[in-house]
Amino acid sequence: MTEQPILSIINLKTHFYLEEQVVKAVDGVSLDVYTGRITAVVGGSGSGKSVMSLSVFNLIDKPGKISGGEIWLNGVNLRNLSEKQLLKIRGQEIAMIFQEPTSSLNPVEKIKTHLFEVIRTHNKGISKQEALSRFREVLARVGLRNADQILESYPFELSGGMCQRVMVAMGLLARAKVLIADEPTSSLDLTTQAAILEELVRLKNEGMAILLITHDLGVVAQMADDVYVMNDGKIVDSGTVYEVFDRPKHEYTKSLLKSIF
Ligand SMILES: Nc1ncnc2c1ncn2[C@@H]1O[C@H](COP(=O)(O)OP(=O)(O)OP(=O)(O)O)[C@@H](O)[C@H]1O
Repeated sequence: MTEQPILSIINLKTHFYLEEQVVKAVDGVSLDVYTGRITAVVGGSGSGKSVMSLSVFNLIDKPGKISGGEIWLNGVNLRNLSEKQLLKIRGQEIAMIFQEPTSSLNPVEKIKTHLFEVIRTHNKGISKQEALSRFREVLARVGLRNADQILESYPFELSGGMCQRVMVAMGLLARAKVLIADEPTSSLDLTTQAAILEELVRLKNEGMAILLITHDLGVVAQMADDVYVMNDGKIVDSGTVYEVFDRPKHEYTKSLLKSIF
């Protein structure tokens, strides 16, 4: 590929310094994410996928620490930024959706407050009426048609799937270039899973770069362009989805593939 990746992780190390041992949850991971492509990171439970995605946002708490590596977004090494600068990038340039959608939203704020926060960081002078009409537009785009009712709801009043859609809508409002989706469908029923995955493909076709974290090879086969297989904190296989599925190099990938075919 001649194009430059929009997000590039180089030799990332995130370790947990426990009293009795050091857990090398992410141990020298490098990967590239391109605009208009879905890049999947697949691996079993405990392979380090979530710690890796949280590291991009510097959301690692003690006893964990990012102990090495670079995270380049659009030519800027996020590891050199202050917490304040990073906060601006989170949700603005990179949107995120997590496993537990309800817990990703602030439980004491209505959905409209979440959306106002996003739009005001981008568009300080926007009037309330203009903002509300943008909210209706993005909520409709993610399949939430009863916008007025949703805007007045608290996260706990919505289903998991609706909260995931709200998170995607927040990314759209922010005009994020990269979306990191960590097991975005694992807590959802099958119909909602399919709808969210469809939405991710639509966003990719509109030019977003998507990093999809999943343990589900079926989902990878269905929608990823590029795949990284993670095991024990390391990338053990990578390539386009065709390369990895047709010619798995590592025993771990072969065993993962055997488990679904
Ligand atoms: N706060 C923590 N303290 C100590 N070890 C941790 C902590 N958080 C994660 N780990 C360890 O880091 C490793 C990677 O965990 P991670 O949650 O990234 O796995 P995962 O691939 O996302 O798995 P899953 O799909 O089950 O979420 C695991 O061995 C886990 O025990």
